Amino acid sequence: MLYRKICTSLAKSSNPFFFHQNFTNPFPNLHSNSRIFSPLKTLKLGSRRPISSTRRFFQSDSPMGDARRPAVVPIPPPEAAEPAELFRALEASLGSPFTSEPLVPEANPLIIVVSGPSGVGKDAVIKRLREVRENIHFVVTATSRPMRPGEIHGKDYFFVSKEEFLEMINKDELLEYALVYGDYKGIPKQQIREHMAKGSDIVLRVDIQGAATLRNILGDSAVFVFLVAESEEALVKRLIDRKTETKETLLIRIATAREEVRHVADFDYVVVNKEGELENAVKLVESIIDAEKAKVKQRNAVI
Ligand SMILES: Nc1ncnc2c1ncn2[C@@H]1O[C@H](COP(=O)(O)OP(=O)(O)OP(=O)(O)O)[C@@H](O)[C@H]1O
Repeated sequence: MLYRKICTSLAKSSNPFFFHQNFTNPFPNLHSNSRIFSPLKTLKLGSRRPISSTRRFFQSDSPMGDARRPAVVPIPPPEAAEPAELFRALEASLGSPFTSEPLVPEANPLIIVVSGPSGVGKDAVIKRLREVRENIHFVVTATSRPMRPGEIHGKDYFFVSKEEFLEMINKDELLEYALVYGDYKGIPKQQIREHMAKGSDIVLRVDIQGAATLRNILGDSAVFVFLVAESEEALVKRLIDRKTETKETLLIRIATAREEVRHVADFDYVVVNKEGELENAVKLVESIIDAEKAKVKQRNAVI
């Protein structure tokens, strides 16, 4: 099919090479059902931007007239020719230089929403992902909750007062916000815009409520990952071992977690963060990002 297209194209432009008596089919092994060409067919149908170099490559109706027509260039036999000589002969015969432009455009920056019940390991997974992955920005959430020991302002969260938080809401500076266990948490828009403009992927860490709100705002333009522990027992142990909760907040978090697991169906992916296997969970999140970047139909988030 493609071979026929090339021939038609060359014939249309009255390419003398096409009628040359020494003409050798430059693609002798290619037939209409050739698998080699299936990616091109897919790309024609897909939603990535058109491929300029490919289009130019096959363009035949030049407005330039005879001056642009390729000269008759004999193609040397591939088994005997110098690669550079063969390369140049193929270029000359097809009438335009082979460009080193990428055949497909860069993947769009991705927004990855990581959520899951309290204590499942969202912070732990994100902290590790930050260490192993480049070109990715972890949005620092603003919160009105007090700082925990070891936490750093501007790195773990932007710790602000309730009054400051309410002002951010009034100025429409937050993509999403919520009152969680008596404290405000919200995602600053500006940070996302700046880093997406630089081509970075964005990771948002939110609770289940936040993920539902973000799904309403972003729809399918972002990818939603649900983190779970392997069992309720493992989750409770993790929360107890963290030693950050009072008996009251422990009870609330565990009771809420029971409800939250039911929301898994609203997500795109689920990742099990097994006890002692944090590394595997991080690898799986990385694979999800890689697969999303390789999609022909890209997500396209606009904040
Ligand atoms: N795979 C794992 N194996 C063992 N411990 C883990 C694992 N993942 C996380 N943890 C530990 O479990 C505790 C809870 O994890 P983390 O604070 O990351 O959860 P979280 O989902 O961010 O919680 P919250 O929503 O309450 O902030 C932490 O002490 C963390 O070090």
